[in-house]
Amino acid sequence: MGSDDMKAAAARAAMDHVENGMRLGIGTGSTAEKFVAFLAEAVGQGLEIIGVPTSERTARLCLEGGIRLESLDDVPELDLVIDGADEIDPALNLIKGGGGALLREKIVAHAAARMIVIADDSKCVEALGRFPLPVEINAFGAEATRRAIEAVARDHGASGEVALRTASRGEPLITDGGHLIADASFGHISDPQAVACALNAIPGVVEHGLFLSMASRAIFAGEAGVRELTVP
Ligand SMILES: O=C(CO)[C@H](O)[C@H](O)COP(=O)(O)O
Repeated sequence: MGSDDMKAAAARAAMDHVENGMRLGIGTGSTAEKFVAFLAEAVGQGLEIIGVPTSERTARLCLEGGIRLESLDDVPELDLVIDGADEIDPALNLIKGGGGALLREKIVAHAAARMIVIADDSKCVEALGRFPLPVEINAFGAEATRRAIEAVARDHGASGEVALRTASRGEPLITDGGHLIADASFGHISDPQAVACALNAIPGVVEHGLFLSMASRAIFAGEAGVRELTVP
């Protein structure tokens, strides 16, 4: 089974947790997009849900699929959010933001009673940090903020650099919220809570991609099939 099939298998399994009448947060990324396709199919067959998307791209795909959307301002409490992740540790702490949508993803996840993360097996790690940690930053003073993140990373044993993310033609990537993304290569984050606190203390940091104690269930798909993990 290729990675695309695994993502689709995890997304399909997540549909078992979607119930009629739910207010549903809908994630961003290639795995979440597979979920959107299954959700659109179910809506076409009569499922009624209200969706709150975590990015403009997801919103577009949902609308194309006939999924009813509302803004989080109109539906501020959600029953469930289903989203992908870049890394998932055994306690279901996550690194997210590889798709540049971490701010809206975190706001939506925080507004949801439950978060289910869907992924192929490659996202499963013993400790977070191999995937560079995305940090959404304000454009004002971006270099100063980048250096401040670099100092945090160094204090926490980072092995690599902190780089501003660029888009396809080399210009800085701008998020849906109008911010920049700095990717911090830690290599291994031994104390995610301490890193989260240190990043939150930097004024130019809008939000970071550590989602700690937010997911209550992970659905992984791999060669051996689909397995579900809940928080220990
Ligand atoms: O956090 C995200 C977007 O900001 C994505 O969920 C994460 O990057 C995983 O993406 P994919 O499913 O394409 O591997």
